[in-house]
Amino acid sequence: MNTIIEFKHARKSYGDHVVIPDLNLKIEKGEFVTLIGSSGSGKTTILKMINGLIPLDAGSVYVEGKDIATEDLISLRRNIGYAIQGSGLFPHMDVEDNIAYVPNLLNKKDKQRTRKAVEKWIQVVGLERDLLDRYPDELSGGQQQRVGIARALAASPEILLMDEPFGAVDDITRHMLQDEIKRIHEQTGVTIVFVTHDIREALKLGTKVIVLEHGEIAQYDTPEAIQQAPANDYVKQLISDK
Ligand SMILES: Nc1ncnc2c1ncn2[C@@H]1O[C@H](COP(=O)(O)OP(=O)(O)OP(=O)(O)O)[C@@H](O)[C@H]1O
Repeated sequence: MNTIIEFKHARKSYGDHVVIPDLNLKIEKGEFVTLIGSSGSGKTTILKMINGLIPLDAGSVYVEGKDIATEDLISLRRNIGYAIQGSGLFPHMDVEDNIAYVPNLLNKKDKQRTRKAVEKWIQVVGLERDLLDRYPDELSGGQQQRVGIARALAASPEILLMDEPFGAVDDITRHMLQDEIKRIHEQTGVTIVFVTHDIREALKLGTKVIVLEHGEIAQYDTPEAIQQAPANDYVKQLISDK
């Protein structure tokens, strides 16, 4: 197996509140890892440690074998897509410019290439072409979320970080987006780390699921193994809510 993300003795506190005491974790290339745990257990903190948005107090995070503390964070982030709840779109840019943002930085002179990337990704996420010149506030929540995913993928990242991306949409849209992100993962082979509150979502999407309890890994396994043999009472309780 090919490790793409690794935490070694990673630690993070805010003042005297220790959020992540000592995290050791390996994520293999091509996995879809869902990260679940109660509110405040440290899920977002772990995600933001991967793209350097939250610096560690101690320990290291490696992406593709390189310690991110010694990497240029701008080029690191170009290789790591980031999609958050509510899409995080630039409100003053239309859909096309939002999706084209990173490809434009990368292919400065090659407008044609950027245009092709935009066309490809709107199709992949199931958006109509006639939405390209709308602004984010002229889209539904589900459409905004799709644009957010297209924007994150348009840079062709090796890794896609998703922080409760479907938290703000209705149930029907959420199920559609879940099916789409699963298909996109299968199609592209991108490594995904996906934070969720919803155990059904975690089990449906993940090739591996991490259950986090107070900043520590209670269990890290396939959805099948977690359901068959929950590691402790917390995991048992969580899957009984399914
Ligand atoms: N900038 C900050 N300053 C102080 N405390 C913080 C900061 N960011 C996060 N925390 C605290 O760290 C803990 C973990 O936060 P984190 O956002 O990682 O949790 P989470 O599992 O993603 O929670 P949720 O499911 O509610 O989004 C929480 O107790 C939170 O209040």
